[in-house]
Amino acid sequence: MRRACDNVLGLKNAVNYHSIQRNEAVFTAHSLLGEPENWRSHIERTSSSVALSMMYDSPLVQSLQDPSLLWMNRYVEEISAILMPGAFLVEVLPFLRHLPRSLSKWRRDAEESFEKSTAYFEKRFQNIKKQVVSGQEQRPSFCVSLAENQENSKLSDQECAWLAGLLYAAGSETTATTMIWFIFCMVLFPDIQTRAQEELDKVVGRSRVPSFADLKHLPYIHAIVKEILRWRTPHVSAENSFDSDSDPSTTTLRYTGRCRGIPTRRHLDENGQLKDGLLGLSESHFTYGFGQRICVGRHVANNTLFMAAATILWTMRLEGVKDSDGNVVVPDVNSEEENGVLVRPPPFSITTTPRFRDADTFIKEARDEVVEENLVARLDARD
Ligand code: HEM
Repeated sequence: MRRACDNVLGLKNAVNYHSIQRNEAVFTAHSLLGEPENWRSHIERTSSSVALSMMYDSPLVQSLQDPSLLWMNRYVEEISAILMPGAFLVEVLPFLRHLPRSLSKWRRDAEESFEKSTAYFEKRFQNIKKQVVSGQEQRPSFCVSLAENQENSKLSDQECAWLAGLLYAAGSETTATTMIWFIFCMVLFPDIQTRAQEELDKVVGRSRVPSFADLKHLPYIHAIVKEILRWRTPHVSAENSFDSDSDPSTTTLRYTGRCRGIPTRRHLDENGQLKDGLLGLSESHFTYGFGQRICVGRHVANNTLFMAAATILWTMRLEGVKDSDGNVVVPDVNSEEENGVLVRPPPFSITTTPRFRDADTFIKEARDEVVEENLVARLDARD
């Protein structure tokens, strides 16, 4: 399964998802500019919709209330709750696993949830596989690649179906959380935002929205995304200790990417500016894990984050709301709250203003094109 993911989401194939990521970035920037009060929902919609499109080539989903997102996100919530260490008594008292099924509610619930999810994921995978087998031309998606390579990978239909479902879960919340930290950081550090916008003016100009071709010329925006991943790793920072007396069969060991991050000092010069270390191409953090278990989705995640950051910063100035004295309210630098196994900033409000004359017109036109393209894709999907 790991090999199948590495192949489809690797550096070379990550370009297959560029147009999805670019369209989502445009749609998000337009939504943030028009409705800053709902900024978190817009970010959550984006990462869910990107993940769904990458898995199943679904057209961009315009609302978090869309039934397909509601279903997938309910399933992600269930998985997140199950993943929390200590969620079930049987983890602490392993002998409970020998009780008959009739006395094990946790087992019955798990089986029921497995059956429900399997039916849903298999239906989605089978729809795509049928089209692949019939020789119908397909746009790239994770399921298309799985179906095309099923003979080599030797994965069953059920394994393929679950793999796509699990990738959605692995990629949607993590990406949304990082994007939320991005907004937090831009509000908190206006000077960094200004410098990124100066870079955008120099490289992209003000008469078109950023494209993937620009990204290698935007080292400062790369550096911002990397630093956010390092500084505000989305994972829970577990601080539990364990010792040699701990029972290995019942101890859950989680590492936190954050404690393995490189200290900020090394990345800032005496003026507080980012040093070259972060401007290079290497990851510079351990937020995607390491070794054989390193995140297979890191290339597509980086692309989604870079594109969204560049497009949002190109379009608008992000600020905290003003208090009654006219001072901008910024969130507390140390604030964070747990959300399942991830850590997010607590709620805060933002304002967004077009960064220059016509920025709102440009982003609206780009967004209208995306919506039109989407409509055609939806009609195609129905045929
Ligand atoms: C900012 C976004 C993301 C972060 C911070 C992140 C972080 C991580 C981390 C730390 C691991 C390693 C866990 C371990 O050591 O067991 C991991 C694994 C994984 N990630 Fe991500 N991830 C992100 C986005 C994605 C995306 C977009 C996808 C899929 C499209 C994805 C798919 C996976 C998968 C399948 C694994 C399991 C790999 C294995 O065990 O072989 N991730 N991720």
